[in-house]
Amino acid sequence: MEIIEKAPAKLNLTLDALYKREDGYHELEMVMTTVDLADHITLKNLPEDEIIIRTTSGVLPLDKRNHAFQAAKLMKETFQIKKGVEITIEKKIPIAAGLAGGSSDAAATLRGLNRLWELNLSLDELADLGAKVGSDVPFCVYGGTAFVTGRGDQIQHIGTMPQCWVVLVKPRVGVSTGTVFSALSFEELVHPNTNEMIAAIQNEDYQEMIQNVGNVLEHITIARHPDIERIKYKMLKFGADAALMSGSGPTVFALCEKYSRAQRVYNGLKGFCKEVYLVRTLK
Ligand SMILES: C[C@@](CO)(OP(=O)(O)O)[C@H](O)COP(=O)(O)OP(=O)(O)OC[C@H]1O[C@@H](n2ccc(N)nc2=O)[C@H](O)[C@@H]1O
Ligand SMILES: Nc1ncnc2c1ncn2[C@@H]1O[C@H](COP(=O)(O)OP(=O)(O)O)[C@@H](O)[C@H]1O
Repeated sequence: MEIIEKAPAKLNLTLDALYKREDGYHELEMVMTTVDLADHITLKNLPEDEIIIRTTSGVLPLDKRNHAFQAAKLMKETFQIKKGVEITIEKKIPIAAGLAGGSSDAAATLRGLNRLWELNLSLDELADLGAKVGSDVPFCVYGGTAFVTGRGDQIQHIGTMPQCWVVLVKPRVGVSTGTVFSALSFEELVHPNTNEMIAAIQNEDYQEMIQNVGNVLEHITIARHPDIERIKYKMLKFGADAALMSGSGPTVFALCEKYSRAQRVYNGLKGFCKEVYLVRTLK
């Protein structure tokens, strides 16, 4: 038997940090949503007790450093599964980009193994397991649009965000999430209005939504990679309704209600950056 799971990328419509916790993580408030740029995870049982990772990406680790490997190992250990599994990752989401590609692969592996091994676990149970792999995994287990708190492990679903087009631009730089968080200073923070964002989504108010995007990590990554600021400027100049960095970066996304605008932003940015994607939000 073969199981295929879609692993979509996430965007942070808002990302706020409240304080640094005693465990070293930051207490966050985020509004997150999934978009239709996705990896595909194929799972197959193996007779031997082993986890084999295959991937279309030339740069991903194939061992225990891979988040999908970690998810499979956790499932095997927790439920004492003696079978092995082959995990094939068809990689479409840019890596180390602020789009949670690795976390989404881990989440898809948890959902897929739940089916393959007939464990009958709920999404809530899979999300609890996912938190052991990474902060973004619980949200990725559910997908959709959610208000996410804690270190990323508390998820409240907030309905469907107003549908729109999304242009993603991934500059050619890698960003370490831990390094970005360690440069965060609470004195200088301009907090996004998370409540307004949640209300905008619940009221399906696109205009309110685009006015309330915000990310407290953006200025930190921009200070190291000024191209992010240039990309945002170009997106707005080409007609985007809003432009923001996702997560710890460096990917920048533009929101556009009209497809024609999104195409203009896409074409305008294509000349400036190699990795540009035109996608939709997911229901
Ligand atoms: C910033 C966010 C926002 O969605 O996304 P990305 O930029 O990674 O996509 C996430 O919180 C990232 O989640 P994830 O990438 O799973 O983080 P983890 O592996 O758990 O943590 C990596 C490092 O980030 C820091 N970290 C992460 C989450 C958090 N709430 N506080 C933190 O301080 C810690 O230094 C930690 O060692
Ligand atoms: N399946 C995976 N897909 C992507 N990255 C992975 C995966 N497994 C491990 N990683 C590692 O996780 C790190 C973060 O990658 P990723 O999840 O794509 O980015 P981000 O946390 O910025 O959203 C990278 O250094 C990458 O090598």
